[in-house]
Amino acid sequence: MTLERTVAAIRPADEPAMAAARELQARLTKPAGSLGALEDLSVRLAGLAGTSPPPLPDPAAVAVFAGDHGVHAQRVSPWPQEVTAQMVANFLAGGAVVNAFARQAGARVVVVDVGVATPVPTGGPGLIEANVRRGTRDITVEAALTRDECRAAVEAGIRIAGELVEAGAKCLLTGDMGIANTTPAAALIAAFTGTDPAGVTGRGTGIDDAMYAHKVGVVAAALARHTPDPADPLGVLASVGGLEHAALAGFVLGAAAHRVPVIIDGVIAVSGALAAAAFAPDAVAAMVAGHRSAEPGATVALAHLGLGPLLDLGMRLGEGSGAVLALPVVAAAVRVLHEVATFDAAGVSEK
Ligand SMILES: Cc1cc2ncn([C@H]3O[C@H](COP(=O)(O)O)[C@@H](O)[C@H]3O)c2cc1C
Ligand SMILES: O=C(O)c1cccnc1
Repeated sequence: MTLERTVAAIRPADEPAMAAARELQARLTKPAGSLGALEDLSVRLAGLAGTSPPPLPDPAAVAVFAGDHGVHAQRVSPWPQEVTAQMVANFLAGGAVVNAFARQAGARVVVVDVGVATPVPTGGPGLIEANVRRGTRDITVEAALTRDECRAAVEAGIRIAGELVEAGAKCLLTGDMGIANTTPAAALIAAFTGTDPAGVTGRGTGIDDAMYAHKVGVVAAALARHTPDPADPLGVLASVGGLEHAALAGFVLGAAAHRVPVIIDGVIAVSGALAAAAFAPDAVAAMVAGHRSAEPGATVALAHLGLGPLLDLGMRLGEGSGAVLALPVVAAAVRVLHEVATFDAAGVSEK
């Protein structure tokens, strides 16, 4: 599906289904409101599905979008660029944190090469080849991507969401891998929320004070060079974003068009989610904030989207790790509506 057709397919949450879920929550054998954020989540998911109770988020699939970054040349990450491709191999071998968490939570992992610069293992199970170009251009010098390249990455994300839903997924989860990708994530969050670079730039994989100060300057320089217009999300992604950020935006839009929930991971994912919301404000109805990444930009972006994170564990990894950890919480929130007895049925007295 094209970007335009996908955006056109995204509809607001279904109010009658939300009302039905709220009314059911009130009749279940527990004090009203006692499940806190899980009650709100169950109502939102009913609104997304257009039915109460909404389907259980099972099976679930996490797509790890991998890409490289020209801005890596500006020394914004201590890690060599080839770690992106090496981690792709690690994901495919099942040896990364996201794989361990996915086995724990019962989610399938697919890995998408949307823009890795160095060779990745080909042909293995679980790898989706969608390489638009071998890494972006340096955003401090020129636009990361042409609009056509950017659209191709967004539409790859849309297509992969569609394929996973077609294969039966009832819940999608975002993952990312790309050395230096917290830099374009910060630039995207600054552009979409109008926040100063210093308020959205974090320490990524763990950088010292000198590299951090330099990184804030790099984000500021990219924004000053391109002056991205938040009303033109494709232009924002193309000028200061990245291939995995663009693909994640498309993945979120694809989930929303299919009315399937998408659990958002950390700062990379939420920067893509901001782009998705700029394309289609109603896409927010499909988003579940898995966790609050320790990266400051994640908190700024979640507030802009009006989403509260389910978990807050001080994590700052990416890969989809925080989204996968939140999956059992999402499943539990929905299971309540399916399985908890009403006061009437259980013969429990009301207050
Ligand atoms: C071994 C390793 C595994 C990772 N898994 C996720 N990331 C995370 O760190 C990178 C972003 O941080 P920065 O912008 O500071 O480079 C991304 O690849 C992200 O997914 C990793 C990073 C490393 C080094
Ligand atoms: O929040 C994230 O996704 C994140 C944070 C640090 C490094 N990589 C990813």
